[in-house]
Parts: sequence; structure tokens; C-alpha cells
Amino acid sequence: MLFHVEMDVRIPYDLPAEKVDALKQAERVRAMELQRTGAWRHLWRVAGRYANVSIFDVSGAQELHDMLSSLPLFPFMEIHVTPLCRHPSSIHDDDR
Ligand SMILES: O=C(O)C[C@H]1C=CC(=O)O1
Repeated sequence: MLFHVEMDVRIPYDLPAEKVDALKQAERVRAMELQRTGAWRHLWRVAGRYANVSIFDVSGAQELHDMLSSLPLFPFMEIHVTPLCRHPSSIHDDDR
């Protein structure tokens, strides 16, 4: 099942810089790990914002939630999830 996920990062200004750097590094490692599994199919930076737009390919909402909540920055992100289904005019066989 495909999900469009938008993540807005909101790190509190009073979080110590070393803690922020460690969180970002851990986030990067976890994000790359999930992309390598194929579950995190696309990851795009939203121009001009500390936000991303992503496409996840997972078995369902529970697996998506488990993945998103495994992200080190999860407590500091506002996340919006939109379930996707195939568009009848799509020419891409891997849209499902
Ligand atoms: O930077 C972000 O958009 C937040 C988060 C998502 C992937 C990643 O590496 O960090």
C-alpha cells in the first residue's frame, strides 16, 4: 500500500546543539536504512522549508506508523499521511 507522507520538522530552539546534531545524524542513518528496504520509496526536500514529502510502500497503516515512530526525529515532527491508490490513467505499472 502506498502512502504520501509529509513531515515538517519542528525542533525546539532550546534543545542543545549537540543533541540536535546527534538526532539529525541518527535520523539520517535510519532514513537511509528504511530507503534501502524499499519501504521508503521516495524522499524529497520541500524547497524553502525544513520539511519533506515522501512515498512509503508498506503493508498498511500499522507498518507505516511503526516506521515513522522509529525515526529519531519523530517527537519533533508534524506528520500528515495520505493513503494512495492507483489512478486509472496512470501509465506506471508500479503504482499500486
Ligand atoms: O530532514 C528531514 O526532512 C527529516 C527527516 C526525514 C528524513 C531525514 O533524513 O530526516
